[in-house]
Amino acid sequence: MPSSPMIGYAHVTKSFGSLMALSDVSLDVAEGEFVAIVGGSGSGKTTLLRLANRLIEADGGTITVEGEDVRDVDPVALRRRIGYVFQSGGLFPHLSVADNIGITPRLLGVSAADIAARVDELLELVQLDRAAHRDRLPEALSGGQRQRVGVARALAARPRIVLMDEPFGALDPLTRDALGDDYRSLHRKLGLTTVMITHDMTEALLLADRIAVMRGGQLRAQGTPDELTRSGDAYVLELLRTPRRQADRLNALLPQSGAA
Ligand SMILES: Nc1ncnc2c1ncn2[C@@H]1O[C@H](COP(=O)(O)OP(=O)(O)OP(=O)(O)O)[C@@H](O)[C@H]1O
Repeated sequence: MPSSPMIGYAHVTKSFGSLMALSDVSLDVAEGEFVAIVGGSGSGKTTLLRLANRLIEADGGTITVEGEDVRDVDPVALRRRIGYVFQSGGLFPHLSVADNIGITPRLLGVSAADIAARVDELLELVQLDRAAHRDRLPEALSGGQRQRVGVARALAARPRIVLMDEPFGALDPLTRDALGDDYRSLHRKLGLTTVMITHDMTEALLLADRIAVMRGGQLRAQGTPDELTRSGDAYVLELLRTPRRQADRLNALLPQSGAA
């Protein structure tokens, strides 16, 4: 018998006033999976993500996390079990890197010495030099460094699930690529279950095991890249056409000998 999903959405609906933000969405995320949610602006991606940690409450349907109905779990306890990475890092500007990373362990009553050790461990994990970054304020970091701190903070309480809302969207392409690859390695190494929002189908194809495509509050398709290509949904096929076209053009433009 298959085990219950780490995150399960069953027939979930959510409205804001007269606007139907999510309509009958069902999606399972298995333990250890990396799922990307792809879709245009306003398609319901953030709403879907935030229902899992009760930053938003559903109107209908059921959401489970690690087999428990989220309505039966205290929202604060739930949020401490689930790491969350914000688009712009979401760091507290007046707190140092170390204090930003240590904030959840501190709320959980971990001792100062253990927090300091955990901060060092996390900085190493996200590949930031400890001595150089520990005491800086977020304003003294590059966008990529801020996102690395955001990932470290999300992992501080050793969650098994990480939710990421467009985490690498605002970065230059090289930094974005490096961070995506590094996060993917962390996901595997720590045995995490990750759900990441992105506008970018190419990023989703390169990083995720499975992709869920949202449009107008509906889940249009979900599956591996191969399954998506066979979905038959015109919007999904259009989203897949762009990365394919770009890959073909790049292959034609870049001489193979330059691919060092
Ligand atoms: N708190 C709210 N009050 C009213 N409407 C909301 C609220 N949150 C979201 N919405 C609306 O619900 C719809 C879905 O929003 P959501 O943020 O989930 O989309 P999204 O796909 O994440 O978009 P983006 O990529 O622009 O962040 C949008 O039309 C949005 O305006």
